[in-house]
This record gives sequence, C-alpha cells and structure tokens, in this order.
Amino acid sequence: SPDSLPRFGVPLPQDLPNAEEELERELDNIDKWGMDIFRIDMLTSHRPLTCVSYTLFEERNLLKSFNIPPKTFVTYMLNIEEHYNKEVKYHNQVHAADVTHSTHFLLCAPALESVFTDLEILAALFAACIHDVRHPGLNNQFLVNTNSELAIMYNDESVLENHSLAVAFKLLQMDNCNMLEALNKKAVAAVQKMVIDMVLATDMVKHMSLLAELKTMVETKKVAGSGVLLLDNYSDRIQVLKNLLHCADLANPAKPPDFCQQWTQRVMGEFFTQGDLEKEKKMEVSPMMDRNTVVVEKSQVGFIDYIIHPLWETWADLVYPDAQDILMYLEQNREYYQGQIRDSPPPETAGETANGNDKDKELHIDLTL
Ligand SMILES: COc1ccccc1COc1cc(C2=NN(C3CCCCCC3)C(=O)C2(C)C)ccc1OC
Ligand SMILES: [Zn+2]
Repeated sequence: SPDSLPRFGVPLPQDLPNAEEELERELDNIDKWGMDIFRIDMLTSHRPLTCVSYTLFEERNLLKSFNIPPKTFVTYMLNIEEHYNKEVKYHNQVHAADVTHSTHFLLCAPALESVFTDLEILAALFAACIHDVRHPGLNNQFLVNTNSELAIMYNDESVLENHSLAVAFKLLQMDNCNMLEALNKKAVAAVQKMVIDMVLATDMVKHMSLLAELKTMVETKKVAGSGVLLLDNYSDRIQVLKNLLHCADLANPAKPPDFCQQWTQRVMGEFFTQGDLEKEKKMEVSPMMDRNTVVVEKSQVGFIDYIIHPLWETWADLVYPDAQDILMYLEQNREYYQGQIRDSPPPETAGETANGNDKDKELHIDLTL
C-alpha cells in the first residue's frame, strides 16, 4: 500500500538501478566498525541518519519493545534529518549517522553485554541521532563572541548542545512525530533526562573532567563474574553512557584511514569557513581555523596525542579487550599524519626532538578546553 514504508525507511535514488541491493550490502556491515557511512549517504540520497537509525532500531527490536509505530519513527527521524544543515561541511546528517552507528558498535562490546536496559540503549541511540541537530557550522565560542541570539538564550553555557536538545524535543510534538508516545510518563522522563545528560556531555569544554572521571572509574572498575562491567547506580551508568557517546563523537581518527581522511577534509572545510567569517568580521581568528596558518597534519597529530588517544586508551581499558582494533586504527592514523608532516623529525630520542626542543612543546596546540 502507498503509505507502507520503504524497506530501509527512505526512498532510494531513481537514477541508481541497483541502489537497493547496494544499500543492503552496505547495511550488512552495520555491526562492523568499518561500515561505509559515506556510501550509505550517497545511496540514500543524503538521508543516512534515517536509514541507519531505522535499521538499528529494527535490528535491536526497539520499535516493538516500546510500541513505536515504524511510520512515526521514520517521520520523526526524517524531520530531524531535515533539521541538520546540509550546507555545513562536517556537523551535518552524515556526522549524526556516523556517531549513531559508532554508538551502536560501542554498545555491542562484550564487556557491556546485558549491562544496559533497552530503555538506556534507546536513549543512547536517540541522543546520538539528535546530538548536533541545527548545528550552524560555527562553534560555541564564536556564538558567544558575536553575542548571538542562541548564546543569549542559553547564557553562554553549552549553547549548541542546549539548542540541539531543545529542537529535538520540540520536534517530537509535531504531527505524527512523537515516537515516545507509547512510553509511560516515567519512562519518557527517564529517557529525556539521560538524553539531556549525554548530549550536554558532548560539549568539548567538558572533555577533561569527563576523561578524569572515566579514569577513576577504570581504576576502581567493578566486574561481574561473567566479566561484564558492574554498574549499580545511575551516576555510574550515565557516566559510561556519556563517555560512550563522547567516544563515538570523537571516533574519526580511530576509523579506517580513508574514512579518517574524509572526516579531516570535512572538518577543515567547516573550520576554515568559520575562520574566514571571523576574518571578515574583523574578529580575532581562532588559531585552529585560520586557513593561512593551520598545518592539517600537525593539527591531527596534536588532536590525537592530546585528546583522542588519552580518551580511547581509557575507554579501551574500561572494556578491555574489546576496543583493541579501534586503538590500532588510531595509532595507524597517527603514524600516517606524523609521516605527512614535511621535514618530519627523525625518530626522536627520549623526550627530545632533533633540534633539542622539548617534545611536548613541539606539538603545542592551545586547546580551548
Ligand atoms: C585540535 O584539532 C584540530 C584543530 C583544527 C583542525 C583539525 C583538528 C583535528 O581534527 C579534528 C578536530 C575535530 C574537533 N576539534 N574540536 C576542537 C577544536 C579546537 C581545539 C580544542 C578542542 C577540539 C572539536 O570540537 C571537534 C570535535 C569538532 C573533529 C574532527 C577532527 O578531525 C577529523
Ligand atoms: Zn558531534
């Protein structure tokens, strides 16, 4: 019947004769870290988020478990996907689909088997889907510095993260979009609280405190007899979910090299666009966003050494040995970028570089954390 849903939730491009079987082949990798989200974006006429989230909710039987009408789920997700900004080069629906897929993969870790309830899994996937909706391709600092409407609305505090949450929950109230309508009030409140806690934790200013808490949790890790993590209170459970989404959000350098390099091109495109706008507005240009001074390869090495590797190394300890392959990709990508740095120093002696500078200073990046 005409109002029945397409097989993957989204209409496929008419000009691609075997799009459906190609898409089915890509989605066969949905439980693998190396799933090609860029190909899924192409095969779904740029609706990867609706396609991936629909596939994941079906695979995890979440639609039946929570009596979510498939039509309502797809209508809401298409609406969310429409509210990601296609002109934004990085923080668009492809990033959201990628983070949702990575969140699914991290939830599949054997160390987390049967740890989280279906309600918590629904909240984590929902949070990943919506976490950057309506992102303008400009960061919080820019919105604060320009006294934007959004910064005033949210008193300069996690401006983009608050905005994405508000938009996502507002869209739930639109016609035939309330995918949580069958949940009782208590369950809806629980999901909303978890989603808010997780999305607010994706603000990079929270990174260092989040990582410090994760390190403490690893040091005091409690494991059940079966080897799975023992999380017996909301605070511990939400802390793992916050870090899980944060890891999924910061997974680009831990993906297969060609995907990592595509994400790098996208983020540079977005950052340089902001840098150009700052220049145009006679503002001080953010150091990481000045196309005339940024050395992409050095930014990647610094980003991996100061932010990504410390986070993923700690996550890998928490779920040991489940994230070892991910760590391998991360170290492989770091070596690739290090090798791309022109006149890169010869293999260094302990702590020193060729010209005697202290190693840490050489990779100095002023982290606005
Ligand atoms: C410090 O790294 C960079 C600087 C300039 C160009 C590129 C990089 C490295 O490549 C990436 C960076 C990010 C991000 N970096 N940051 C900020 C940037 C400012 C510095 C302080 C904190 C981190 C973000 O919020 C996100 C998560 C969007 C995301 C994907 C990247 O590569 C695929
Ligand atoms: Zn994000």
